[in-house]
Amino acid sequence: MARILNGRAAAAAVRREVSAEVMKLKSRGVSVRLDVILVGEDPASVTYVRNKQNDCAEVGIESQLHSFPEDVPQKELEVLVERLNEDDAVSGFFIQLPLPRGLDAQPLISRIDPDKDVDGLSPLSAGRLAVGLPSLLPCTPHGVIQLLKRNGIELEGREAVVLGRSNLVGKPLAQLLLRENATVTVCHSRTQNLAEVASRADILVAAIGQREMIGGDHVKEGAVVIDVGIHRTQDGITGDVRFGEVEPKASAISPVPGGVGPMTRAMLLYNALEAARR
Ligand SMILES: Nc1nc(=O)c2c([nH]1)NC[C@@H]1CN(c3ccc(C(=O)N[C@@H](CCC(=O)O)C(=O)O)cc3)C=[N+]21
Repeated sequence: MARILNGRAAAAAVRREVSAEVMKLKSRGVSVRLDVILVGEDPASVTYVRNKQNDCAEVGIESQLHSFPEDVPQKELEVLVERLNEDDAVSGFFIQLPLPRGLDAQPLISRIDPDKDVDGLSPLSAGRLAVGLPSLLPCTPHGVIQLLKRNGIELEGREAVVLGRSNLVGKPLAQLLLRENATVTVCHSRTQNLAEVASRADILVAAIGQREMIGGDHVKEGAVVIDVGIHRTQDGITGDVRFGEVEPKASAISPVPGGVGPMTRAMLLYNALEAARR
C-alpha cells in the first residue's frame, strides 16, 4: 500500500504561498504580470491557457493574453517576444506549446530574456541551471522536486532514475536531482535493460510519453514513483505508469490525474513571482 503523493494539495499550498508574496509586493507598489502567447485554436491549448489565467487571477497575478491565428508569420511572433522582453510592465511570459505546424518554437524561445522566461526553457535558462547560477526553473521538473520535498521524501544520497531525456522534463529534472545530491541515472529509448536499470531506483520518475509503459517489473520494492506522463484516453487520463501494478510495490506514488500536472501549473505562478522580483 503506497502513500499517494497528492499534487492537488501540494499545488494549493504553493498557490497560497505565492499569493501571500504577491500581496506583499503589491503593497510595495510592485505588480506581477504574466503574459501568454497563444497561436491557433487547438482545444487542449486553449483550455490549458484558460486554466493558467484562472490560476493567475486566484493568486493576484495579472495576466494578458496575446492570441494569434495559426497562419501568423513567424516574424510577427519574434517582434512580440522582443517587445515583451522590453516592456517593464511584463514580469514574465511564455509561448503555449506546441505551436501549429509551419511555426518554429525554438528560435522564439531562444529570444526570451532569461529573467522573464517563466517556462525556464530558453537555452540561457538551461545553461544557468546546468552551471548552478540562479535561474527560473522549468515548471514540470521543479514541480516534481517540490512534490517530493513537500511530502518529506529525502533525495540526498539516494538513487534517482529518470526515464526520459527531453529538454522539457528529463534533462532539467536530472540537473535538479543532482542539485539535491541524488545519484542520477537518465534512461531513454535506446537504454538496454531498462527494467533492470529502473529497478535500482529509490526514486523513479517516468517521463517517457508512452502510455502505461512502466510496470511492476520496473520498480524496486519500496521505491518512490513519480508519473509525469499524461495521456487522454476514452476512459479518462492515464500516465506512463501502470498504476494498479506499481502501487502495491511502491512506498509512495503520484497519481495521474492529480499528481505532477497541478504542480506544473503551480510552479508557473511561482516563476511569475520570481520574475517580478528580478
Ligand atoms: N509553454 C508551455 N508550458 C507548459 O508548461 C505546457 C505547454 N506549453 N503546453 C502543454 C503542456 C502540458 N502542461 C500541463 C499542465 C498542467 C496539467 C494538469 O494540470 N493536469 C491535470 C489534469 C488536467 C485535465 O484534466 O486535463 C492533472 O494531471 O491532474 C497538464 C499538462 C503544461 N504544458
